[in-house]
Amino acid sequence: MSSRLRGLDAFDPDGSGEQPCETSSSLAQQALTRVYEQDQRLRKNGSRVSDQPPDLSSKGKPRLLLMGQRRSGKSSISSVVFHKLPPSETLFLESTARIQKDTLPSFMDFQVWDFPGQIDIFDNPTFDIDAMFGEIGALIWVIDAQDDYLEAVARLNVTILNLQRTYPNIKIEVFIHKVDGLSDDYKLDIQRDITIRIQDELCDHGFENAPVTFHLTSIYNHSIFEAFSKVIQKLIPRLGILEAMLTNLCRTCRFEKAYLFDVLSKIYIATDSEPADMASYEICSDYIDVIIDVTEVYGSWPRTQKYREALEGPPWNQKIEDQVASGCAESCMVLSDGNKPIILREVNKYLALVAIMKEDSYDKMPLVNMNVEVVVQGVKEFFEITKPK
Ligand SMILES: Nc1nc2c(ncn2[C@@H]2O[C@H](COP(=O)(O)OP(=O)(O)OP(=O)(O)O)[C@@H](O)[C@H]2O)c(=O)[nH]1
Repeated sequence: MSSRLRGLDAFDPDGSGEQPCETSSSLAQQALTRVYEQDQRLRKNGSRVSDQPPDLSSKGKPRLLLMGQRRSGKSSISSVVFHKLPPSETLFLESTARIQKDTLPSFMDFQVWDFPGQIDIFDNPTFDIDAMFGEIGALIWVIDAQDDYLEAVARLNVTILNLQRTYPNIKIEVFIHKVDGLSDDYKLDIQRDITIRIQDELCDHGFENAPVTFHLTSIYNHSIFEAFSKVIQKLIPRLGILEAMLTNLCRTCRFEKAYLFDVLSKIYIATDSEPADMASYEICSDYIDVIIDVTEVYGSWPRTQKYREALEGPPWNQKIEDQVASGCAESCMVLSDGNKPIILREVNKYLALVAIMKEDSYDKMPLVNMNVEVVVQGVKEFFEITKPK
């Protein structure tokens, strides 16, 4: 995507002359550098801070393992989320015969491994379990909610018990999948039933606090992206700092909601502290699609001299550079219901900041743009500082 939003002025809603975002970003940067140095020292001394995500840096890229019964929807999930396959075309996907390893160019460079449903890794001595789970980011177990799930739950229980003994820190994410077409009550009943069956089994074996999380998903709506967002967020070290930056931005610029998106997959990797709702996520994620589509059609065409003259002539009578906030491209759209503009700003080639603004904020666009710019620089520094060395 080549769309960019860049601002030059600062939004000061109180008229106090302060620029809270700039201050908070630099404070955040100092705090981040400090904790990073602290971590480095602790690692040198052979100890680790207990609540940290696993060290994803040294040996390779974090891995997401997709496992579950045959036809539960693993390849469909991977194709829809990471390869933009339209959901209806997953009907034609063939059954996976061997492990599909997919390295995805993204802000985090993770890998997705899609396992064939019929493989039982613990029954098969040819699998090097240590190599497989040694560097894992998360194990995603897909259960088909439209099918009889008892066998899937039983296999999941065996897998968790096997892993808990050797790799107790592996995060297990259960996708109760294909919930489209099921009533809300039925979805919740299934989720409750599966949760109880798994937790009971784990308790019986003495694992009361195993890190197992449940998500209701479908490729036919945004729930699958939402679930992946939550999975990926657990792999980001110091996520709280990113969230604090976005929360500050929302407060300063009176945004309703702000998301930091991985543009290719449309997974959001951070959001502000207001509760995330599906509707705002859907609007922001669809907006990215609109921008990508428009950019693909018009993006690389420079303005002709004639068009430029028309834009710079009456009634504006100003150079284009003075009229827009960005030298490259800018993007802002006003939603017809409630007059809420959406703003999108590219952070780097993988990430974009998308925010829903409040009614009156459109008048203050140049000021908003500057605050957004400051946060974007902060996000860049965050990834620079926390990137595996
Ligand atoms: N209704 C519905 N169908 C889905 C969903 N996700 C996948 N499917 C369908 O489920 C079927 C099986 O999907 P696959 O992705 O091939 O399943 P798999 O788990 O990779 O299967 P194996 O490769 O055999 O292990 C396909 O027909 C998909 O269209 C979903 O969210 N809802």
